[in-house]
Amino acid sequence: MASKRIALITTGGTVASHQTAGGAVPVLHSGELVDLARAASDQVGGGTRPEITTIDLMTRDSSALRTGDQFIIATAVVGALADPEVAGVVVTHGTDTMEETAYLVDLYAHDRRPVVFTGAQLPSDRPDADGPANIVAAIACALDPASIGAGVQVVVGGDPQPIRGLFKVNTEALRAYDVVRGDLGRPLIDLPVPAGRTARVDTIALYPGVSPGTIAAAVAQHAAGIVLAATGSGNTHPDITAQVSLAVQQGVVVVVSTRVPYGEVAARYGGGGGAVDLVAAGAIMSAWLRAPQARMALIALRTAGATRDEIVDFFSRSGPPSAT
Ligand SMILES: NC(=O)C[C@H](N)C(=O)O
Repeated sequence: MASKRIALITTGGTVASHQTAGGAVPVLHSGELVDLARAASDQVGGGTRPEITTIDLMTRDSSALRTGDQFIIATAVVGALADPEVAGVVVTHGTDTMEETAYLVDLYAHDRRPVVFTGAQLPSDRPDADGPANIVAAIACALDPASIGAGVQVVVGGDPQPIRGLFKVNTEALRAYDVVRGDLGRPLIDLPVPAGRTARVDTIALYPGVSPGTIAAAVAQHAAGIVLAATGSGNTHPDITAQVSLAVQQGVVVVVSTRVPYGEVAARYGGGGGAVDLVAAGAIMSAWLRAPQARMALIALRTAGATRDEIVDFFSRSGPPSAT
């Protein structure tokens, strides 16, 4: 009979939070979260009670994570999957940056067994807390044969969603996320999760009047990569393009995403600051991955020493099947 064992990795977030006079803070550990989920449903695991192995990794608000913490979580997921008895992994995580950490895990967890991230929008000591039901649903998702080979999925307030292209769309609704589109490719980085220092990549938001000096500052602080959350379909001011050109000449990899939730980023506009000009300056288009996930990918790629061509290839294969 197939294993029913689930590895539950807890990292903090609202799902583990209690309300205090100083605001909600994560306090619960994995055993308490399992108890809450079991109390919420005797149906954990779709009618059978799976064996749950708990891993207390951290108790942090996800907005306070560092990049190193996100790699620690990725390492823990890969480590949990090293146990052949584990049928799937569930990670509880704050919703503010779940789209980043879960995407990072998707890059490294090559195993076909399900990995499901879940969290909550309401602290666990509220009577209407959504966390326990989300954990129940995430465990069911991790045990569902349909999840095998599906890549990392997210279960928060509804049906499972694919991690690629996912972003937070609501600060308070129980259904916190949407996806830019549901069929994005998964170009795997065929390397172990790095143990040491990872490359620094900065995200820079672009807007009318943004100082070109923000890019120079990132270069001066030794960024290995810069992700631009550009306007529209990947456009900006000509002064920014000039700084991008200088950054690229100094070996910094610049990737263009957008601050817009939906639609493709593409080289359509010129005029000195258009995406056509950014590409001419040496920037790489992230057609579909938005800035938070593009940044995770660029950190992984730069840490692995990927060449510019490999990075271009990665982003082109991160699109829908028709584009690959
Ligand atoms: N709903 C949440 O989990 C938000 C919280 N600030 C976090 O990301 O940890």
